[in-house]
Amino acid sequence: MTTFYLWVVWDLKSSLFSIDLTWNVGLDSRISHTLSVVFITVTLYWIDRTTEYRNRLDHLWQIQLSDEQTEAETMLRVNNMLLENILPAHVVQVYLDLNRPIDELYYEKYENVAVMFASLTDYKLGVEDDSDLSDKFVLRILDEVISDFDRLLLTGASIYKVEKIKMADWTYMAACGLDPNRRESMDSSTFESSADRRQNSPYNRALVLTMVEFAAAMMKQLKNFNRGSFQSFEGLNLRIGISNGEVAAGVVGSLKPLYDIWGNAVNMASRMDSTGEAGRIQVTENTALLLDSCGVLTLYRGETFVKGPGYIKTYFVPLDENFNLIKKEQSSEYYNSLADRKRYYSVRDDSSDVSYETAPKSTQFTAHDRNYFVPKSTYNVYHNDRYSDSSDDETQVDETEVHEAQDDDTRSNDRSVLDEEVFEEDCDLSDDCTLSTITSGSTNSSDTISEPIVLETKC
Ligand SMILES: Nc1ncnc2c1ncn2[C@@H]1O[C@H](COP(=O)(O)OP(=O)(O)OP(=O)(O)O)[C@@H](O)[C@H]1O
Repeated sequence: MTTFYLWVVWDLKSSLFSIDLTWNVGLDSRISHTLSVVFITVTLYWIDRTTEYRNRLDHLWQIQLSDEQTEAETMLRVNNMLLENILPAHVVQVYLDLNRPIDELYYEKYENVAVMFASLTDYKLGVEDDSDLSDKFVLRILDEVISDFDRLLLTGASIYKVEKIKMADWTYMAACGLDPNRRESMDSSTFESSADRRQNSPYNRALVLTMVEFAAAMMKQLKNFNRGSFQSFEGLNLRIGISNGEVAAGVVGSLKPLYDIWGNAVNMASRMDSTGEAGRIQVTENTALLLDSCGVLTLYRGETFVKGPGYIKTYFVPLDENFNLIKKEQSSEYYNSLADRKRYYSVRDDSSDVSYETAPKSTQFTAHDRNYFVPKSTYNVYHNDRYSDSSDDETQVDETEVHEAQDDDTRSNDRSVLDEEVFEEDCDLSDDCTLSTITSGSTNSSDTISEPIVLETKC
């Protein structure tokens, strides 16, 4: 193009460039014009090359930047994931806040939290002579079981999250209600006093129910594990204790932070576990009363000695053969279905004239005509190849076996054992007296537990 233009300037239109004396002093105008054109061309070319170079550089920087951004996001996600594994999600957000002073203490106080201690029992895992192998074996079993329990934390339909606190030895500690943003819904019409409202609120009932549901799901999960396990160890069992009440929570340690909870509810949950029975969920009276308000059957165990407060009333939360909670009105059917019903303590259903006892209505709470209940576990119990040989038909719990094993448990501090022995002696339980007492209040067998009810709308 430039060459053509110069050809025009020098050959075709040379006369046009011969008369200008002003601009081209001492220089042939064609030469000066040519120089101008060449200069402009070179300048434009240089600008073009520079722009292209810059564009290319920008493009490369953008690629590099997006790679670095992706890497940073991945690292952030990994960091969050690691942090969330050791701290609850809402605490992680506090710790990720860069403006937060490093040495600031993190502390929370809750009016009501449901706390669970679940201890693995009956483990006879020392199958190897070599202690190293044995240790590895124990670790593998523990890892598999605890991983299965951890998976349960991610399932469940309740809006209230169950938070794993820690593993201590063979005990799994979890809590429900550790949410600083929680808001209690007030349906004050059903409560006589503000104390009642605080204790027996829908929110508190939902927390306790979620925790007990989680405990039941753990038991089901462990049963699946035991059945699917081809290892040469005798099946594991779970002994679960649950309580609820005021709890303080906080993070201890800055380099290796640990979120932990303290308070009477925690101590009592631990005691409910340590004084409980393998294969059963033991709860304190206040927890039993909340469950009772939800329409869940609880069984009065008796007065159990607990270090500190002394003898206190404790309750078992029975489960059906599919590890679901049992409705209060289904109690008769439940007892009829038990192979060794004589082991269970006296039960009274308020809605009938039967002389057995569920968690008694305490003066502390107002009786409700409504029943709040989540009948079927919403926890997604994990099945994998290990459990592929499992079938629901095999899931029938051999209650007799379980309780025979439990008979061997040392429960020297439990006065109810004495009560039970007296009960058995008096009643000589092949006798039908208990059976007739129980069945006199039997409910319609077609009234089975069926549809899952969404927790937050019911409680
Ligand atoms: N945050 C926690 N983590 C683990 N266990 C806890 C926690 N808080 C309390 N416990 C357990 O609850 C139980 C009851 O605690 P409490 O303070 O009533 O008794 P204690 O006299 O310290 O107990 P003990 O001497 O029997 O261990 C204890 O065994 C304790 O280990």
